[in-house]
Amino acid sequence: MEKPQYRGTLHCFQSIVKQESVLGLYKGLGSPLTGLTFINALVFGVQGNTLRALGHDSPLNQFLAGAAAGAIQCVICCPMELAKTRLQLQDASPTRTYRGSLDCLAQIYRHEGLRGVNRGMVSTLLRETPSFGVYFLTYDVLTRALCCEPGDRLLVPKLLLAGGTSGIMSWLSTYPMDVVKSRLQADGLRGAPRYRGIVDCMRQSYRAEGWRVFTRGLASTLLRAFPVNAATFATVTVVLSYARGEEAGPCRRARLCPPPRGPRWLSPPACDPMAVPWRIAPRRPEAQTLG
Ligand SMILES: NC(=[NH2+])NCCC[C@H](N)C(=O)O
Repeated sequence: MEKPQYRGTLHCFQSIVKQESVLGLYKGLGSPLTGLTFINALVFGVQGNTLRALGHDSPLNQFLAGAAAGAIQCVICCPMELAKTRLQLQDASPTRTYRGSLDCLAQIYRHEGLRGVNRGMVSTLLRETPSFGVYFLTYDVLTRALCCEPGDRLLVPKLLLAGGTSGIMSWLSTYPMDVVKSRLQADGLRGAPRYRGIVDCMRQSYRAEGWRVFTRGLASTLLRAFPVNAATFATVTVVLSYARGEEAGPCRRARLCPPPRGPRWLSPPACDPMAVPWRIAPRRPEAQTLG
């Protein structure tokens, strides 16, 4: 912290490419590549079912359902980010400590047990629970405001805009805790551990660098957050709508046909606004497919 290695996002990007080639930008990729499939499946499944369990669709319930999903997915997210953080920070030398994500978690488990694999769990919960509430609430508000409806020619661009903005707002909402979580998960990688916990990490960081320390890396996080979450929400929305459309068909048929068996969030009636974790207004009779 006393002698920052990078002057900012662009300098960091240039330094990595110069020292480790473009491949240096993909260090630690295995961990999120493996974990995010399960994390996103868990997030959208838990959010949709929690929203229905809460009984009615309201901004508060959108937030609460998102927060529940954010908390539960920490079970995977925390160890996944621990491995990613350590692999991203380790030197690219032949004598590097970890050979990959699984080797990283296996070594941590051998040396520190389950507690070590879940290092940073509390800070991850403090970051993810409110941020996922903001994530889904923002998406709900924006898709309503943009009148996202099946058959709308601009549906996908609207979903991309709403999803990307939701990602930005969610990361802004708890970003300081992300800085703390990253420091706790990296602690001890180069020398003796220096933090005794979340509060101590916040206190030491603030004393060393002032309040700006809690915005470090924010630019690169936001640069990444928009496209990642635009793609996530648009893909989930379009894939679920086709999956649902094959089962329930247009809204008027859904009312005439008995509701499909199995978990309703998977193949709910097309016009059931409570059925999925995202907002699509009931089909208009003339709208046959999503635009
Ligand atoms: N910490 C958060 N802001 N979580 C909500 C967004 C999560 C999303 N999967 C992303 O990586 O951007």
